[in-house]
Amino acid sequence: MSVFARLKAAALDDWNSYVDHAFIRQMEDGTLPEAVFQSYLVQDYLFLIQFARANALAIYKSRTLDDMRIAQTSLNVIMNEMNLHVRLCERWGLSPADLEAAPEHRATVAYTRYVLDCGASGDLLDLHVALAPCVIGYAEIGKRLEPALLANPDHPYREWISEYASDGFQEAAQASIAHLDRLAELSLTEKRFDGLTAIFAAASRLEADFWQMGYDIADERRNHPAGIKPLGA
Ligand SMILES: Cc1ncc(CO)c(N)n1
Repeated sequence: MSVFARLKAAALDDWNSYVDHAFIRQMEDGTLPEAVFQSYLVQDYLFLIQFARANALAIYKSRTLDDMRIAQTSLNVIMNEMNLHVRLCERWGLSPADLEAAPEHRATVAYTRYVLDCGASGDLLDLHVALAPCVIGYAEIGKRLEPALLANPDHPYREWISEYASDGFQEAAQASIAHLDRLAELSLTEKRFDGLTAIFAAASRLEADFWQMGYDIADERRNHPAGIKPLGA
């Protein structure tokens, strides 16, 4: 059993609150309100900027070139992934500069800074466990939602789903799973497993909160249209 499979089994409720969130179900059947998706996607751009930093931290925390290359590849995947956000946001009239200028929502701050702190205070295994729900979870979601594209040729979230179902993204997730096993061989003891599970569970819950944030921002904007909240706030 892979370390990832063990972590997932040990934190299954938290994991499911993330990959089986209402946001994902509504995305799958195409009923997710566009305002919710837009609010999410702007924050996700800000999230990816911080995740790029977390992968850069993984390079810094690496003692071997192999570990550095793995983190470098993840950094490239993130930089590529941001093209999706730029392309989709362009259609709403939002430039990359607009996105970068949007204020970070507290759910974005909570998740990204939590992961960065796991890396700052822990070792490379702690950091990769904190990063694991990100790539591996989105790959799982992409695969699960892919059949919905066949069922509906006009699926409103085709590009998003295709990105995460793509071979490139799936391979990145497989590489993360394999890398966790290699790191664990070197430094995972049974004593450490509970602590790693706590990190994995917390990151999974923060992912669930991230979907929820899309609804919360859209609600706030609807209820306070004249409010001072700028886009993405
Ligand atoms: C919040 C979040 N988690 C994971 C991914 C996948 O990279 C993403 N784009 N955003």
